[in-house]
Amino acid sequence: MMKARGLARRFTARSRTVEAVRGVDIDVDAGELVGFLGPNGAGKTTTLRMLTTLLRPTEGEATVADRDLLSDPVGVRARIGYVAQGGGASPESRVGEELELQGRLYGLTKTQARERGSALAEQLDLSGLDQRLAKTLSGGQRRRLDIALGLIHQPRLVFFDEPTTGLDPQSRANLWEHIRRLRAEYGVTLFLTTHYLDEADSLCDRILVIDDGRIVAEGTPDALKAKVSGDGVEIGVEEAHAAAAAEIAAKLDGAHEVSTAQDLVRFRVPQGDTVLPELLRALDAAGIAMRSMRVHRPTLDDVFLTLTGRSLRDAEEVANVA
Ligand SMILES: Nc1ncnc2c1ncn2[C@@H]1O[C@H](COP(=O)(O)OP(=O)(O)OP(=O)(O)O)[C@@H](O)[C@H]1O
Repeated sequence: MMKARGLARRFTARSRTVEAVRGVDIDVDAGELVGFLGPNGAGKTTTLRMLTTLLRPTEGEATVADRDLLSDPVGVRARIGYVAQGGGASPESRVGEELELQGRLYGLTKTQARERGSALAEQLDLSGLDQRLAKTLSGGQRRRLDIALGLIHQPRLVFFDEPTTGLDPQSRANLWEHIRRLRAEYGVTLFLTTHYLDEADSLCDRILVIDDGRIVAEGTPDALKAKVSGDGVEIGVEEAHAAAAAEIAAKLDGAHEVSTAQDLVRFRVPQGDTVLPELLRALDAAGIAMRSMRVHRPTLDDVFLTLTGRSLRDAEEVANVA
């Protein structure tokens, strides 16, 4: 359904060059739901804009919806849907009119556009909202309208840029359910960008992890998590004792990736819960009090941390501040 090789994009502004995407290979099979996960500024939107013909790559090639991206962008555009971050609905338009107009823009007859529009509205829980102005919809309804607009011409491949950013947790979960249903009902192939770990984990069949313009890992959520060996353990001690506690932790059976951050000691072990009694005894013997303790199964954030040395959450914060 989609194949990209060495796709790259460089931006030059005021004699400063940004390598936004540094050569990515992407393969997506028909019917798959693939997530493109990375922190802000990693290059997700730039890649998506290249794949949807909105931005010309500086290097590389791709076939998208089985059409050549560089020589047949019009063919690509006719076969794909793109639900952009800001959305496509104009605030002053009525929901029904907007759907019909979008359908007509894609060459549907008035009747076809209306039929398709109302089928999508029903599917996306927008029935009865035909006469409402887009600007009066809730955040979740607005996103669902954007999705309906992106699907009006029955594309085989749909791109979503951060579909749930800005929504509250309940609306996010609701939108995931809609995305799953659309896929089951229409059999569309979906490619979405996200910086939410839970979204990638729960929604996607396969994930590509991007950092600093490069794909750093790829696989099913489970396969990616299996790459991180063992449970993560984090204990809190008095800051003055952190180094000594880290030395004790490092002696535990199978302990690795031991590190300290102020009053916290972090490490990995094959089975987090079983080492705790031994750790407590050893700390006790050294006169160190354990103030807090947390054990967690590997998450996608651990995958990112293992691969890049940074947590996706920290990377996000740095990008937000920058
Ligand atoms: N038009 C542009 N001119 C100059 N630099 C750009 C331009 N567009 C993007 N960049 C830079 O390219 C890098 C990648 O940006 P991109 O928007 O693709 O990241 P992203 O992963 O989609 O992040 P976000 O989640 O914030 O959308 C960033 O450093 C960004 O500042």
